[in-house]
Amino acid sequence: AMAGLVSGAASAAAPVSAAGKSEFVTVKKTHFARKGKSYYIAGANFWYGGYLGSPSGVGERARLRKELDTMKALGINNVRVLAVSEKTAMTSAVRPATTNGPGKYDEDLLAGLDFLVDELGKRDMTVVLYLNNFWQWSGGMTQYLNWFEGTPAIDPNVTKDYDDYMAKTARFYANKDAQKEFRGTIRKIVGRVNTINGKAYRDDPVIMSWQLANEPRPGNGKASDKEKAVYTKWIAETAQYIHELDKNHLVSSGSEGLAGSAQDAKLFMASHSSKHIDYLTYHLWPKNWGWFDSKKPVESWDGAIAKSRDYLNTHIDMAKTLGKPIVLEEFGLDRDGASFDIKSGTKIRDRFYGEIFELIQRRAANGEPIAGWNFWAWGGAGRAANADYWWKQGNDFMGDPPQEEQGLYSVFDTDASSLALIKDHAAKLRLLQK
Ligand SMILES: O=C1NC[C@H](CO)[C@@H](O)[C@@H]1O
Repeated sequence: AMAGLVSGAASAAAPVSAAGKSEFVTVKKTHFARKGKSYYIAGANFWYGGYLGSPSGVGERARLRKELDTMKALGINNVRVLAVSEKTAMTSAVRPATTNGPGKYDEDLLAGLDFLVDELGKRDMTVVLYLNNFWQWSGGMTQYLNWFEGTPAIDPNVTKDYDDYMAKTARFYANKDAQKEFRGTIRKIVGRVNTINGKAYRDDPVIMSWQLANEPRPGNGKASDKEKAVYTKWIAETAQYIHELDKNHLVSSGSEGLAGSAQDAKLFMASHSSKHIDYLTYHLWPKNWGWFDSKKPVESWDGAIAKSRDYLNTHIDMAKTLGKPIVLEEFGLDRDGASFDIKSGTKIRDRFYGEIFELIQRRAANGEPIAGWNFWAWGGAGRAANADYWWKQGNDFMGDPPQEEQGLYSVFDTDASSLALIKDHAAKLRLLQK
């Protein structure tokens, strides 16, 4: 088998397993390979994993170890994690941040990422690291524009105007100073040497891929051809830049798919056809996108699940056309009665998860290019601290970032039916690895 042939370029430094098979996750046609076998992602979103790993301040290393043990026991083999945050005045953003201004990094927080990566290696788990955020909850692109445009970072929780937010935030891609700073941050993270185990990130197969950003969008739903061209160019050039720094790892965009491409299939295909984008990603948010009304779950279920199935299938078909693997790396639904309370039920969410797992399992078992899933998001032992369910500095981290109610989409360690479902389907995916 052509094991070890990494899309992009093979590397002399690529560690191989005893059987001489690349330890890195690689792409072979429309599938992932790892250690000589096909590899499927049964993953969790765990944006705050690096925060828990910090040696001081917000770090909770005992909790992190326990969360990873719990996930491992469920058969979760991959986590998707925020690698970089930017300090910002916005209330909806996480504090502290790994970056306190252009080129000013918080080494304690970055050491948290080192600890996470090392602990994942001990559990034979892999990680997808996203290097930026189109949304405001980690500072992200709007904070870069505050630094380099001098415009205020925009919090859509305050302005309540997402169209305005998306159009302005997309100016990040063409802002030369912002891109120069972003590339400096890319070099800092991709070129990092793990302070826990001394391994260079670029040579560590625990990292599965570098992701340009969380949910990068070309602008809002009315994005112009010019904005679409700028976005497409940014993806290709930034992905190429990462591959130039790191010959071992895969690169993905972090796109939601059509919902993150102004519903323009041509744009999604064009912006992901670059040879520097190794695999495709998509996200599925029936409630956020107005397909599911959590106040009218029975009336809105049929429409929501039909649109969800269509979304799932359409993107697998586009992956076939592009000849690349695709991962459903985010999906979620809220708790029964649209409650944030950990004591509320998860019947509807479990049914939704089950439908998704089954559709993906069926098409993956058919050898189609769907390479797995990451649910959004791991709440584990995290608990909401305030009656209004909003996050405040010092509160537990959980699956819901600060811009959303703490409990909205989190899967907690007490959500037994959800965990059982995840465990069952992780095991089914694992059977496909040969
Ligand atoms: O990346 C994301 N997608 C959807 C999540 C839930 O709304 C959100 O918290 C996050 O910004």
